[in-house]
Amino acid sequence: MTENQSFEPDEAADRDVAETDAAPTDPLAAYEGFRSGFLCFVGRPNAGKSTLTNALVGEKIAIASDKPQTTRHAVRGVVNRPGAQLVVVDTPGLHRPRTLLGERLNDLVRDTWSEVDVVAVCLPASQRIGPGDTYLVQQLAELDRTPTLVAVATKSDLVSPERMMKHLVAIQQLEAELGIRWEQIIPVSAVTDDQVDVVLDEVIKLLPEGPPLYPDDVVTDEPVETRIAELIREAALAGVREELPHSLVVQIDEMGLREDRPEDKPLMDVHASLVVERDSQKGIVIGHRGARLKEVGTAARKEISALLGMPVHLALHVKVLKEWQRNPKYLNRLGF
Ligand SMILES: Nc1nc2c(ncn2[C@@H]2O[C@H](COP(=O)(O)OP(=O)(O)OP(=O)(O)O)[C@@H](O)[C@H]2O)c(=O)[nH]1
Repeated sequence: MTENQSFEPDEAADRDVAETDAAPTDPLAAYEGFRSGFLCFVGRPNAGKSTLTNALVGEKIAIASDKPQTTRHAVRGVVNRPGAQLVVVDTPGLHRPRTLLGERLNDLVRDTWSEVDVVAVCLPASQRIGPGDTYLVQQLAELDRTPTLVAVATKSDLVSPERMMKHLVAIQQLEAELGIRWEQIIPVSAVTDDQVDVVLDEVIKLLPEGPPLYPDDVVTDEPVETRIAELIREAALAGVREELPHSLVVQIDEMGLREDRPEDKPLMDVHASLVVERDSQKGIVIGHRGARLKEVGTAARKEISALLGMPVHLALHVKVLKEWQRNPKYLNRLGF
């Protein structure tokens, strides 16, 4: 290397420094100390994952229901705080697969786990820790890349302080039993909004440093059609019998602004199908002389109007796709 050659890069470096001084060119410099990343709640069915996600995000994004396994999509909610952005991913509960749908859902869960920064395991205080919970935590421990783990003792409003203490001790004992480490163990009630902010603060502390992942006005990146379908499904599941939740899926067939409306009085037309697996289920969804379907429509229309910020005309149809959960063609068509 000649002297001349070694001199050139230095000259270039000097010029860079001078330009940087004049006008900062590193867009990330503004985010020094900023934290951002992904959080996923896991837990047995009904552990309170969706309710906690909604409480954190502050807007209804994941549907909550008292029927197990109502969550089918990886719904993301974005929480913005000064100096931090947390993206919450909601997954279905992991369970023993009995159908092709079950297998695909389990794959989705594991994929999500290996991609997020923090996994918060929801362990409802109202129930003892059981084989279902230990199985889940074991699955997490066995992933190639174990995410940072936090334990959340959900539904704290349902138990006495004594019971909560015992629950927290049992949660701690899982560390030695399963060879894992909880970064935090936090009691919370999403229903009475007790300690939801603590969950948020503690999880944010565990995120890596980095700039925001989404613009700060985004609440969820779920397409609006998916959210509307979920609202309809939630309305249809309210108060129905055990067998239906797994068999019901909602498809948006068509959606658009009604033409010939004054600009300040828009109306959204939504045509949706409630898809079930059997004729008998069709009867349940429709109800006596259509009474039940009408109720579902009224309830869902209210929620969709709130979501879109305009009046909605909702037309619901009920379709039977025989045994759709076991049929790859139907699963693909329904987006699974
Ligand atoms: N009392 C009380 N009930 C809760 C709390 N969180 C959730 N629940 C109730 O528990 C039930 C299940 O809650 P979800 O949030 O749907 O549970 P999940 O874990 O998302 O359920 P899956 O989608 O089946 O996996 C619902 O009836 C909720 O209202 C809580 O903090 N306190």
